Amino acid sequence: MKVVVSGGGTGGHIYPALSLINEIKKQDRDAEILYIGTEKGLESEIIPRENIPFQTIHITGFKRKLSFDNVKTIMRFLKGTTQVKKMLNAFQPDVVIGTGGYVCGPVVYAAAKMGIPAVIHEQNSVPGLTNKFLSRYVDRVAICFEEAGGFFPQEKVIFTGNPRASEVQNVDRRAGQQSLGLDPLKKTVLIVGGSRGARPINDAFLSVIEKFSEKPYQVVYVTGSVHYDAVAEAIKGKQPDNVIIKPFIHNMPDVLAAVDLIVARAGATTLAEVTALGLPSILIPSPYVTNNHQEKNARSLAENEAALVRKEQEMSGSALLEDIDTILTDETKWRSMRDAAKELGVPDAAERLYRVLTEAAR
Ligand SMILES: CC(=O)N[C@H]1[C@@H](OP(=O)(O)OP(=O)(O)OC[C@H]2O[C@@H](n3ccc(=O)[nH]c3=O)[C@H](O)[C@@H]2O)O[C@H](CO)[C@@H](O)[C@@H]1O
Repeated sequence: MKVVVSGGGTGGHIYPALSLINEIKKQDRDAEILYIGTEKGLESEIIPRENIPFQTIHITGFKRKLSFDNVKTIMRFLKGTTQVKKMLNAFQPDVVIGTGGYVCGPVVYAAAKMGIPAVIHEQNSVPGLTNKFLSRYVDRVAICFEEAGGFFPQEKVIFTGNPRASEVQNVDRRAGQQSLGLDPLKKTVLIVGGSRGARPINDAFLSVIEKFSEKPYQVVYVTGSVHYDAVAEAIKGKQPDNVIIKPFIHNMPDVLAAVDLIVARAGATTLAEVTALGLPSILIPSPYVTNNHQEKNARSLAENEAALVRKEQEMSGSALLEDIDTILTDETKWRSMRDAAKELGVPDAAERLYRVLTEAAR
């Protein structure tokens, strides 16, 4: 099978695409893949690292407000579509899949217009503009939250879950511990602000960093690549021995297997990982996203008592510290959160999405 995969901007759209590609290769050794992204998105760093053929187009997202930029965006969309048609003509795929982000717009649209079977994968409980637009043209819309189904043509919707859930399964805890130099006898909390980092979480963390030295657990703190230098400068001379700071983690499945608690934004892909693993979490949804969708994502875990949800406006370093202590020192609470999270996981999501692709390709 020849598959064109597109998804871009942030890790939340790219890692599910990568997990799907791994599943395709597992099921079909002769499969050929072409990834279409943008130069500016994180995909231009992540995809070539994996030796996946990668081509780019130039495209920007729509502004929700009326603006002249939108006229330029439409021009780029049309130009992008023409560019993609040439790529598709040369590659001759059996099916095209978009996993979100505005780069998918011209890629999936061009495929549908050329009569190539097309699928989109929506990770969130509330879809973005691009996927709502594309749903009119594609053959199938794969979703991860039942609530998302209502936004799309009913006959096209199929629940698959997020393929990244499959990728984090059955990973050896020791690989993650060794990659970060963790003490295997201590519990570990991972603090991460989404694939691009989050300054408010960095600030809260920095305000209490010295207090971690008294704790019986260890901390892995991921700043986000753009914030790393500022954080490293701010902690000079006061970084406790049990706190490890990283700009970005490239082997997240290994690291997730090695941790006992995660403090994170509520991006849909992180939540798919957390539930597939049964990992207790403290979620601080980003209030800066479309339709406040991260809070809705997080709510589905909180309702099941799988996660504590804290609003960014109400979060402080000391409250964060107290939440971490509560979960890591109370074994009964930790276990009940773990079990509740696991109940929500869809560990076979990659295989389900692969099946949707092969059926569409036929
Ligand atoms: C600002 C924005 O629009 N955010 C969206 C983006 O989130 P964003 O990409 O930030 O967050 P997600 O939680 O969805 O995905 C992050 C992914 O990156 C990985 N990771 C993260 C940090 C790191 O150091 N290493 C690493 O590998 C995580 O394990 C995960 O696989 O896409 C999500 C899925 O559509 C949406 O829910 C989010 O609202």
